[in-house]
Amino acid sequence: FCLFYTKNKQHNYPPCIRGWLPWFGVAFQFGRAPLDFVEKARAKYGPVFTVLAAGKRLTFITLHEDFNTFFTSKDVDFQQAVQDPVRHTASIEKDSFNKNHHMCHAFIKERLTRSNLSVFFADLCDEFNNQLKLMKQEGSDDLADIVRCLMYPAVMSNLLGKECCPNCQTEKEEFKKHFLVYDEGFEYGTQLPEFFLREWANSKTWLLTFMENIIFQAQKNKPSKADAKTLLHHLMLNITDKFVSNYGLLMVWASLANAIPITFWTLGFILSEPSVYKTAMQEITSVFACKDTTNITVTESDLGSLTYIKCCMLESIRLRSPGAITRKVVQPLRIQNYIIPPGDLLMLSPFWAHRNPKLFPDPEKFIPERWKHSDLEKNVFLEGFVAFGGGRYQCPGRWYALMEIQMFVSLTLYKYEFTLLDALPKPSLHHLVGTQQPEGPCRVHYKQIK
Ligand code: HEM
Repeated sequence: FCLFYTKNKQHNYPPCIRGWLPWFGVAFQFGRAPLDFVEKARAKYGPVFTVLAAGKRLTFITLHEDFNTFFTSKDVDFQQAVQDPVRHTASIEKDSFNKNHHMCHAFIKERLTRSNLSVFFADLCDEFNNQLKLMKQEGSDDLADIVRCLMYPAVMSNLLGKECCPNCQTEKEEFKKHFLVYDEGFEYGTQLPEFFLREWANSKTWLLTFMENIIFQAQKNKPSKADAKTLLHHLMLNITDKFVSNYGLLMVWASLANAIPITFWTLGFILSEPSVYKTAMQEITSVFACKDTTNITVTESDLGSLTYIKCCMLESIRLRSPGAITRKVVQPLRIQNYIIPPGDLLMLSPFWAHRNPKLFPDPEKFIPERWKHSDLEKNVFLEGFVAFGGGRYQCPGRWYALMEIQMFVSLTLYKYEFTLLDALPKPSLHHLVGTQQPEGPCRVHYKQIK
């Protein structure tokens, strides 16, 4: 790890890792394993440093004390940081995005706020029960794939409406195939022209057509009552330009891409430690005692009692958080003793922030008990936990995400007994965008509990 870098004393900019190639910078080394690169750069160049990659200046801040500036400073901007990636990945023009983004964020936040979750609760529980009924009584499969097959249709139906989710087996498989390609290539899609990403571009087109069709269906079945409207109906009410299905695609991506890998990790971490699995099962069986295994009605109070499962979920989120979140610097910004120039993309890595041993002792270890020190009832997270971002544009789906993951994990463990056939894979360090994907397969054997 020896890359050419410069110190610009005159302006007191942070050290800049620029490599030998003008413009291209260290794009190759950085792109190969960006999370690894960031941590090595921090160890070598200090807490604030700039990476020059493919014409972009990415300035990373790594000290907890600077995070508040990242989230709240008027000198940084969320929309300007994401408008190019949004244009590349969902073909939404800048003008449309600048006009609609704030309002989109606001209505998703309003629909998915904690006090409104009861609207989704019973239906989501039914959806999970119905999907779990389709699972064989006994078998072996990849755990990540099991989670996707059960959760994609359930969550889409719950958020977008019953007629809108992939229905028959072939459509479900098609959707899953294209969504996986789209999600896997999302980060490259934000930067490279589609010409270089043929398969990814095909899947994006398939998904956009799929969204156009479900919007057409939803238009025919518009309910009159406000509380019967799905997130998709609200999207259609709010977006009046030609990009409505493009926004729909982004909304679907945001709602599946982070929460579903975290559900996999939560199950994986629980199953990989016998004492954790035992404690989790004791809690689940005591809360669901006497409930029929085929159709369990989970209540909000049940989720409130499943505190150990909640701790396991939060600990999984901590360990597998998004690689980086970003803001564009719009005015010179002081961080530590440096000035970050306008135009830089300011980067914060939740993944590495959650490995700060001062805030999270023994940071690499899965320790659900550390969450007992947070006020779980009030959903106050531990200090330094930034998995959902922060400030004005913090993740608007976070309360829904916590509800769906906790509900799914509890129901699945209550209905099926699992044995890991592979060791739990490491996270792949290839992505900065979104929560971490497993590096390899993780097969499990499952058997229905009578
Ligand atoms: C564990 C699961 C999840 C994690 C870790 C997560 C994390 C994040 C993060 C870090 C951001 C960017 C925030 C920032 O830059 O400050 C974000 C944005 C967003 N998330 Fe989530 N998210 C999760 C689940 C969900 C779910 C389930 C939904 C929807 C149902 C959702 C909807 C969104 C949307 C729409 C945005 C974009 C907001 C905007 O453009 O203003 N997320 N999420």
